[in-house]
Amino acid sequence: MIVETSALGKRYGGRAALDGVDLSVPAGSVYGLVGPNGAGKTTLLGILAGLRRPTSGSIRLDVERGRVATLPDTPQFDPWLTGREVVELAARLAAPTPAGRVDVVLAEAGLADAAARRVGGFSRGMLQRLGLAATMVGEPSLLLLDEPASALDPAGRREVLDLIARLRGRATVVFSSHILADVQEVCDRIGILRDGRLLFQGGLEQLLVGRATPAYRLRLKSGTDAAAALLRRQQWVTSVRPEGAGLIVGVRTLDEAETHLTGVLAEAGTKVISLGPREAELEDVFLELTS
Ligand SMILES: Nc1ncnc2c1ncn2[C@@H]1O[C@H](COP(=O)(O)OP(=O)(O)OP(=O)(O)O)[C@@H](O)[C@H]1O
Repeated sequence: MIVETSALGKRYGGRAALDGVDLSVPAGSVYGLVGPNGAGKTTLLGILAGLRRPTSGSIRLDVERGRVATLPDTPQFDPWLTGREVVELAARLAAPTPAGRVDVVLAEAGLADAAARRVGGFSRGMLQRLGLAATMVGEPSLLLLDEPASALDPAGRREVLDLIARLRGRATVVFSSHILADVQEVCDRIGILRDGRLLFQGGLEQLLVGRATPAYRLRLKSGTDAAAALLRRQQWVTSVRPEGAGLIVGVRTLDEAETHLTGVLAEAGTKVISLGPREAELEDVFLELTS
């Protein structure tokens, strides 16, 4: 483990922001720290970065402090600097960096063409990617990224997530998000934080084991009511609920659904646009754990 905390606690005045957190981050992993606003993500990352002191418990980092880089949730840069100057400054503060490294990270962050522009005119997505470039330039072993994608539009999020995914194997990344889909996409391991407590930590599959019930998502053109009525009479169907013009059908096993579902839909005279196993159980489990 490159990061391990034991019974970590943090109080602000009388209020616990972190309570008994045992975090463990394997070296080389992309770890997603997910939880609603106020769960304690910023506090935890701040403690790992050495920017805040825990009230109790301990941290063990299996990496030199100088090889840890942090990106705050809203990186601020002097607006008159160019993109390149921001990354050059970061490079100067980091360990000695090889010649050309600044250009490499600017290109990786998709900012090669914008490097000579002043950052005052950068979009939010560009600023976030610039922050990542500045964080990556010293080739840190551990990157701590606070909500790097949360404030961005879908295209901006995509770019930042791709960038994080490309760091896999080159560095360990811990990033926080309140958007489950983001961590689901790029993380090997996730930690779910709520009210300062780590409710779950492990792989995504482990999160689903024993919690999620298999289900099918049907997108239908017509005949939804007839399909719902007929499906509710099937022994292998555990639940049927509408979703837009379609249905979410809980099933005893995916195997039974694969065998019988299309037959039932045909019998009901339903027009089908698409159907397939639903992957949103994760969202349900997450909501169940965090609300
Ligand atoms: N400096 C501080 N002083 C007092 N209370 C604080 C301070 N920083 C955080 N808190 C409180 O600690 C709790 C955890 O906050 P934190 O910012 O760590 O959560 P978060 O999960 O990062 O939330 P968000 O997603 O909204 O940034 C919150 O209740 C917050 O109000």
